[in-house]
Amino acid sequence: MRQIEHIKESGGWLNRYTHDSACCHCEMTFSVYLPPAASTRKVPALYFLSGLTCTDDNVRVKAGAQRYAAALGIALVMPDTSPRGEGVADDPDRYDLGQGAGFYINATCEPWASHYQMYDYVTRELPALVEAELPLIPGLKSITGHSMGGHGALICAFKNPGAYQSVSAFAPICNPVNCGWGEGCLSAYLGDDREAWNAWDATALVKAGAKPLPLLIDQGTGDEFLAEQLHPRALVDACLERNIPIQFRMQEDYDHSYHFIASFIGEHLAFHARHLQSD
Ligand SMILES: N[C@@H](CCC(=O)N[C@@H](CS)C(=O)NCC(=O)O)C(=O)O
Repeated sequence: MRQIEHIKESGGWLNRYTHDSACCHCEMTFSVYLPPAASTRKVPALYFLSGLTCTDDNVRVKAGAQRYAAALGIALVMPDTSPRGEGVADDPDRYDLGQGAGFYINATCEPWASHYQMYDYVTRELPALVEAELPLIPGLKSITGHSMGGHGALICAFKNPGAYQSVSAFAPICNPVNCGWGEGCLSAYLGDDREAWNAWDATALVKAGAKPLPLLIDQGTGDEFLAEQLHPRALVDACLERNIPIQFRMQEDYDHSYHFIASFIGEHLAFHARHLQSD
């Protein structure tokens, strides 16, 4: 991998890298924040999956996570939201399909399937790469995300029991098979067989027997996408039905933006830190 930025922040280093992805068959960009502790020992990692239209850059400039990660001795791994580049399929007229909207799934339909393998990328290729090249404790990781990235965090955790110590999400898309954003991407990337979509839906995964792990979700009541796209009630009901513990908090008046994320990112970092102790 190639380092393309190296910026000192809160005593640690905010680095940006590119590499040739074997999963996505294109050059991928990601950022990693290494806390001050990483200069003397290996540290655990928290992956942050971003939402529609984002790159790795939005969270690192808008969420204010680095100062908490510095204090807690946790690295932040911030991937892009899709494969990108000239040879990569896209729908330039839509912000919610194609580049910037990979949905953290493995596409099976062309023209998407040859590059849109974001699930394998964030759960396997990227962890193997950063754990080999950076001072990270192999296998000690948790995951969080926002909106489409909250959906991504939930499915990565539910589909990989034991791989993540904890999972959290900000305004996640909880039941993508039943909302416009999800239906648009899942039908394009996976085809019309709605049964196949359930393997990529947090609510369906819980209903199908996902194993519990520490789980925190924050959702703003003033979120402009809450009614149409996010459906947290479906996930909470599924968790209640299956006796899966979930800490679900409605946060009054907060919208869908990074102002909401910035308001609670410190609590999410502290939540994950409790589950990322190495001794
Ligand atoms: N209003 C947005 C809809 C997409 C959106 O709200 N994206 C969220 C994630 S779902 C985001 O994080 N946007 C980038 C940002 O706020 O920096 C647009 O049309 O671009």
